[in-house]
Amino acid sequence: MATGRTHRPATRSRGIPEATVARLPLYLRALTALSERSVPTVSSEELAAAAGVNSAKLRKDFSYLGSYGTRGVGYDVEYLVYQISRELGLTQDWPVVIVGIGNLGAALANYGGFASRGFRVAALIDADPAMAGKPVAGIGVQHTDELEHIIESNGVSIGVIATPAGAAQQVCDRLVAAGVTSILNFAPTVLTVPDGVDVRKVDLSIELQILAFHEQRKAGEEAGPDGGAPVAATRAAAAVAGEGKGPDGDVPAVMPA
Ligand SMILES: NC(=O)c1ccc[n+]([C@@H]2O[C@H](COP(=O)([O-])OP(=O)(O)OC[C@H]3O[C@@H](n4cnc5c(N)ncnc54)[C@H](O)[C@@H]3O)[C@@H](O)[C@H]2O)c1
Repeated sequence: MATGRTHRPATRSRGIPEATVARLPLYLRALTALSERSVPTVSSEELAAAAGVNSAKLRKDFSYLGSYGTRGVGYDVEYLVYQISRELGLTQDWPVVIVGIGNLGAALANYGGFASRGFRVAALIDADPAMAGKPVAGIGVQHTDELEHIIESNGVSIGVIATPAGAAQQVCDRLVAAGVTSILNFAPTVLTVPDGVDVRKVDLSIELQILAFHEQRKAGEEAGPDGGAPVAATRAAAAVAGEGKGPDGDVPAVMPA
């Protein structure tokens, strides 16, 4: 048994580094916005700025996809959307189950962004018998007794856990035993999973704690080292050093478990 994905390899199949894979959704989000505005082509600099990534890194990332753009023209937006979607496995439909339909689970079920990105909410599962049959986001909640049957009959490989922390490991074990191989965990606990199962953890309170750290540091800069150092100079130095909201400052809220 392995805890989380600490043993994760640095590269995936076809030699695309994990760091590149982690940036592909950022490019896709920026490209989708361009596509919606019917922008036909984009330069690496424009796209890098829109994605919050350094342009040399972007070109290197795209070279792994075999996409080099055309000199003086840039990248074809629609083709790149297709290429990245295909690389991320988004050109196929992914049925997803959400387990734990409380405040968070219901909010996730109601989030329209999953379907538009190829993730179909196939079922909502909760342990509370009083919830069974109740519609949430137009889908009837099913009892956990049905979990294995739901996973198998829908061919579900991705499960979302939004239960209290104390129930998350047991839910995870049942999902995995039923055939789920990827888990998005919102419960504030570290899950133990067998090799071959990917876990991603979302913890907004950790993100807030990181922001609190930066706020504290900014407050320290305002005061200056001796209580009155020039703030602009300190900020400029930080910018040159690539700190703060630099090209890669947009750290996703999802992190390996
Ligand atoms: N990651 C984040 O940023 C974030 C943000 C908010 C909440 N959370 C976490 O998400 C979880 C849910 O929060 P909430 O506010 O929706 O709680 P909630 O109490 O409103 O909902 C929890 C639901 O889980 C169900 N449940 C309990 N045990 C279960 C089991 N064994 N199998 C299936 N369902 C079960 C309950 O019946 C309930 O409907 C908590 O662990 C919370 O800490 C995380």
